[in-house]
Amino acid sequence: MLTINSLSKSFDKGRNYAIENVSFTLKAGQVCAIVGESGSGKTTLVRLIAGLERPDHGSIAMGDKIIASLDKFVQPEKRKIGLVFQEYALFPHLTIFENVLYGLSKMKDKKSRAQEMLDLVGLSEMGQRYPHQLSGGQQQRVALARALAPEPSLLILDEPFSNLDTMLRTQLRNEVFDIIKKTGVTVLFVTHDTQDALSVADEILILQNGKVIQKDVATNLYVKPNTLYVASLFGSTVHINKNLQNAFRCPLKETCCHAIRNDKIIVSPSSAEADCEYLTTAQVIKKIQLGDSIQLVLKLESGEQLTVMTQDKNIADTIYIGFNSKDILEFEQE
Ligand SMILES: Nc1ncnc2c1ncn2[C@@H]1O[C@H](COP(=O)(O)OP(=O)(O)OP(=O)(O)O)[C@@H](O)[C@H]1O
Repeated sequence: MLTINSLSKSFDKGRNYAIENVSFTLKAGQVCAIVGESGSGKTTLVRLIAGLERPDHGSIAMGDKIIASLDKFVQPEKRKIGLVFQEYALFPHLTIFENVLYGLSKMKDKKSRAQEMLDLVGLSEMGQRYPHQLSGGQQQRVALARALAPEPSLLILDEPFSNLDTMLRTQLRNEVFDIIKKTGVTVLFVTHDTQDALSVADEILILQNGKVIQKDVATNLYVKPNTLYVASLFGSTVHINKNLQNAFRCPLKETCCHAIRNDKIIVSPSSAEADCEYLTTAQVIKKIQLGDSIQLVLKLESGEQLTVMTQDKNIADTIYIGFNSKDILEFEQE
């Protein structure tokens, strides 16, 4: 449905690339989350797709039609793409109903379509109100109704829940995606929150420094992360650097980078009880009760500090920790 091919965009004549050689495809009806830290290029990528920026290289196609390339540029309003941003961007002087109606000029029965969209987002009774008379969550649902009204082929959501407090965020996110699933529209969902991405996306695309590091289903991102960065996005992870390899006496391939999930580190009161290939002693320097579990801050003989979790309430000051080779994650050197 969407095909991105070798897409690049620089804002400073090629010295730095906000998006660099990005390629991926998206199937119709899929929800793909775009995750990455601040400045990784998420917004630039979706602005290129929406037609709010022009690419320096590469192409974007929807179906078999090129919508952006070096010699082709389809105007944003002709792309059949709906947009919902962090700021709700409703017209303050128009009622909710008029806001949704806006952009439906060419549609027959546009009033009934606008009302249908307000029904869909659960705001049937609020059509005559103005944006300032609604809560943030309600305004974002209006923005969604407005984006969905012209029946877009692709819906782009760019950090739509960032302005809301945590409780409302989760509730609204679930409501919004329930609505989206009913429509079957294809979605690109920009978020810096991995929890958001894991909760609603079919696939997750990870951007780092403008490049796609991995695009995969959630389980693969956890089990087979491409890089240490991806591994640490989806679960607490310890980098097994040279010092840790020495401490655990586990020499690993020098050309690669290695890590272990914190939850794969085995904590044991004695060496006899620890069922693991690589083992060392550790001093407990801090115990923090976190609900049912205890977080231990440990210091190894080598001076390295590690944090692990345990359920064991009777932890001595010196313990054994270890892990098994099957649980080691290996990446190409970063
Ligand atoms: N209009 C612009 N002019 C100059 N530089 C820009 C422009 N837009 C983005 N950039 C730069 O491009 C890079 C990527 O920015 P972008 O906004 O796409 O990142 P992001 O991942 O969406 O970040 P955030 O999560 O903070 O919104 C950054 O270095 C940013 O400073």
